[in-house]
Amino acid sequence: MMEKSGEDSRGPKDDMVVFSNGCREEPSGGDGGVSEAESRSQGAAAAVSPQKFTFSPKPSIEDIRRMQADFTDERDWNKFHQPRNLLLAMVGEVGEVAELFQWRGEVAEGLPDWTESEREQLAHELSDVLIYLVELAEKCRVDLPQAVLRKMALNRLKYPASKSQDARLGSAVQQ
Ligand SMILES: Nc1ccn([C@H]2C[C@H](O)[C@@H](COP(=O)(O)OP(=O)(O)OP(=O)(O)O)O2)c(=O)n1
Repeated sequence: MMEKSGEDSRGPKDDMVVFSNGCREEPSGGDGGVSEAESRSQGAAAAVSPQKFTFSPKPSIEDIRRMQADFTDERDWNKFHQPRNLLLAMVGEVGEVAELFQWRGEVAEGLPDWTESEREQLAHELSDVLIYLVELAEKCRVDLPQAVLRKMALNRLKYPASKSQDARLGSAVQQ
């Protein structure tokens, strides 16, 4: 469910759509921090969905780690939550996400053909995956937010944007 924003000037902009869970969709071309080059490289997706999507800032990954740690402590389930069990539980939940997409053929960005109930089911299953992933990282002593920063830096080095643009130009010349 979503509603149009009617908040004051410090709230979301008039043309921003605010979902009941607090996340926001902005019309593309706004000040969402995506460069022109990035927008161009996302051209295919933008053609499908004219709106950008952003997450709510809270809860943070550390908030999720703490909430799940409280949940397991309260039930005395830590004895079951060793790394291998968490990995298997996470993979099981990935399977449940896959089941939701199974036999549907290609699914368009934004899931326009899905019912509210199907979207909520997907939100549940993706959350299960994230919860187990965060706890797995904790139990393996991986500081996930910092690890993501390091990995993204490596990704940028391995796949320079300039090379990618050259490749696109090259294939355009060949056609
Ligand atoms: N031993 C457990 C069992 C559950 N959970 C938490 C983490 C997950 O977010 C969620 C998983 O619950 P279920 O195993 O009941 O899985 P589903 O909610 O997907 O239910 P179902 O498999 O029946 O669809 O509950 C947990 O931390 N440790």
